Amino acid sequence: MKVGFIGTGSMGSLLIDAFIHAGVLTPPQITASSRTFAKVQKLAHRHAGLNLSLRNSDTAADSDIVFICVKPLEFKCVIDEIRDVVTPDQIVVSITSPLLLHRLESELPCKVSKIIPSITNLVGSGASLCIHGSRINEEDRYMLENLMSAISKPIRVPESHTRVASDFASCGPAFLAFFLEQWIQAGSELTGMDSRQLNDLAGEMLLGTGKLLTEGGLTPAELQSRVAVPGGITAEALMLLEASLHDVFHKLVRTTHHKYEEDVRKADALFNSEQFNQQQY
Ligand SMILES: NC(=O)C1=CN([C@@H]2O[C@H](COP(=O)(O)OP(=O)(O)OC[C@H]3O[C@@H](n4cnc5c(N)ncnc54)[C@H](OP(=O)(O)O)[C@@H]3O)[C@@H](O)[C@H]2O)C=CC1
Ligand SMILES: O=C(O)[C@@H]1CCC=N1
Repeated sequence: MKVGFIGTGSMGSLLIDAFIHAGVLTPPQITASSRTFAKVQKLAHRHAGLNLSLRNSDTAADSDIVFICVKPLEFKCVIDEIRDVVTPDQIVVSITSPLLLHRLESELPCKVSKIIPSITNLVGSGASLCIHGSRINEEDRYMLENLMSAISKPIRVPESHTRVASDFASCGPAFLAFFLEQWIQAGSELTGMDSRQLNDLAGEMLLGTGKLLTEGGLTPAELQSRVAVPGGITAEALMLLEASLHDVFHKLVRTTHHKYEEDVRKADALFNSEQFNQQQY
C-alpha cells in the first residue's frame, strides 16, 4: 500500500511520524509534498527512504490513499491540482471537517473519506473520527480504520456530528491544556510550588482520569462523586466551578459550531464562485 500526504505542517508531519513510529507504514511507502518544500525535506531527514515530490499531483498519482492535510481554505487549490490525476480506485482522505463529503465527491472522481485526527495520535492515543463517503466500500473502510487503529481509536461518526465530536477528540486537548495552564499558574503563584512539578502532576492526573473514563468505565458524574466526599474540599471547589462556569460550555459549543459553519460557507464559496464564473463566460 502506498500512502501520500499533501501538506506537511503540524498534522501532516504528525501523521507521518506516528504511522512510521507505529510500524504500520515504512518511509518508502510514503510520498509527501507541501507548499514549503523545506518541510518535506525535514521529514525526509528524519525518515530515510521517504519519497518527496515537488507537485501535489505527483503525490496523488503515486498513492493508493492520499491524506490532504491543509486548512479548509487551502483545499480548493489542492483539489484543482489533483482532480485530473486521481482515479476511481484511489481514496482521498480529508483531515479537515469543513469540507463536506458531497462537495469532495462532486469535485473528485475517486473514493473519499474524512478522518479527523488528534494531536494525541502522536503518542498512539486518543480517537480519530471516521466519516466515510458513499463510494467507500467495506474493504476500504477496513483498510482505513485498520491504518488509523495503529495510532488511535477510530470512531465512526455521522457527518452531521463531526463538529461536536471534533470538539472533544481534536480541540479537546487544547481546551484541557488551557484549563491546566491557568490552574498550574495559579497554584504556583499562590503557593510558590515549582510549576514544572505541578505540570508533571497534572499530566499524570489527566492520564489516570482518562483511564478511569475509558478502561474504568466511569462517567464524569460518577468520577466526581467518588472524589468529592460530602462536605469535603473537592465538593467545595466543585461548587465554585459550577457557579463560575455555569454556561461556558454551551458558549464553547456554539463558538466552535459558528466558526465551523463560517468555514463550511467560505470553503464552499471558493468552489461555487468558480462554477459561477464558468457559467458567466
Ligand atoms: N492541529 C490539530 O490538532 C488538528 C488539525 N486538524 C485539521 O488539519 C488541518 C491542517 O492543520 P495543521 O496541520 O495544524 O495546519 P498547518 O498550517 O500546520 O499545516 C498545513 C500545511 O499545509 C500546507 N499547504 C497549504 N497549502 C498547500 C498546498 N496548496 N499544497 C501543499 N501544501 C499546502 C502548508 O504549507 P506552508 O508550510 O507553506 O504554510 C502547511 O504546511 C486543518 O484544517 C485542521 O482543521 C484536524 C485535527 C486536529
Ligand atoms: O483548530 C482547528 O481548527 C483544528 C480543528 C481541530 C483541531 N484543530
